[in-house]
Amino acid sequence: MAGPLVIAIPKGRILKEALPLLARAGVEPEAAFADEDSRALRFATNRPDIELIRVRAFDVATFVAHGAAQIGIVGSDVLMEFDYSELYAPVDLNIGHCRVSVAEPVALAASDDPRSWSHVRVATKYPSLTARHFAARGVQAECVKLNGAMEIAPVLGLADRIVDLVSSGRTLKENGLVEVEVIAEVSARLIVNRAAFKTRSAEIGPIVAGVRAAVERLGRAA
Ligand SMILES: Nc1ncnc2c1ncn2[C@@H]1O[C@H](COP(=O)(O)OP(=O)(O)OP(=O)(O)O)[C@@H](O)[C@H]1O
Ligand SMILES: O=P(O)(O)OC[C@H]1O[C@H](OP(=O)(O)OP(=O)(O)O)[C@H](O)[C@@H]1O
Repeated sequence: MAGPLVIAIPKGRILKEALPLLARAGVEPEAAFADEDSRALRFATNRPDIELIRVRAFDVATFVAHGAAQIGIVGSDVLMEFDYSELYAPVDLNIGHCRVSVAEPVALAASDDPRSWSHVRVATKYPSLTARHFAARGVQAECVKLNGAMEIAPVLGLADRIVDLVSSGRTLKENGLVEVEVIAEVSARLIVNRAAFKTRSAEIGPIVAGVRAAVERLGRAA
């Protein structure tokens, strides 16, 4: 008998939007899950057959790809970066909307034409996605991997350009940067480990269907 199904949820901004969706799909975590002071990483739910883990956004994809969790919620930015063949992403959750873009200092952009680039040095949390994007355009990209605060890299001379998430554009603006190219639109997805989807379909299928129905109901109500 397999143990409980494990659903991996990212800490941070997607968490708040994801919980109402899960609740509408009939999965509600114990109170400690929403307590930011709690140091626990693994939580029971109202369903004895389902537990939740709270991990970093990038690690959600890794846990699910390796089958340590069977289901997860993750931004499509993370899926594009890892490109794991073990992951199936059956539901666009219509939350966590933003875009992954190339940005550069306002002064550089004034006289720059992205179509003329042959080589770029880019600070990013997404080196794989960035290299693929530029390779497809015939541009050689040298990536400097950072884990956050990419926006300060250009002014400090670490890289001329950045590839990062943009939503309102406020972070770019406050750091003297401007968006020059959109690489992809981003939203959060429900992901499932492909092998588990086959071997535990009786348990996973209804959860996927429940989340899909919750997204559709919320979309109609909006
Ligand atoms: N400004 C934004 N607007 C909307 N969605 C966003 C925004 N920034 C990030 N996201 C989405 O939320 C996900 C998690 O981002 P968040 O900033 O909460 O985590 P993080 O700080 O990158 O994670 P960690 O601290 O684990 O490295 C991203 O992968 C993306 O899909
Ligand atoms: O266009 P905006 O609305 O300003 O949003 C963009 C910012 O949001 C994300 O960072 P977040 O706030 O999640 O902080 P982080 O650096 O910890 O990822 C992203 O990395 C940008 O820095």
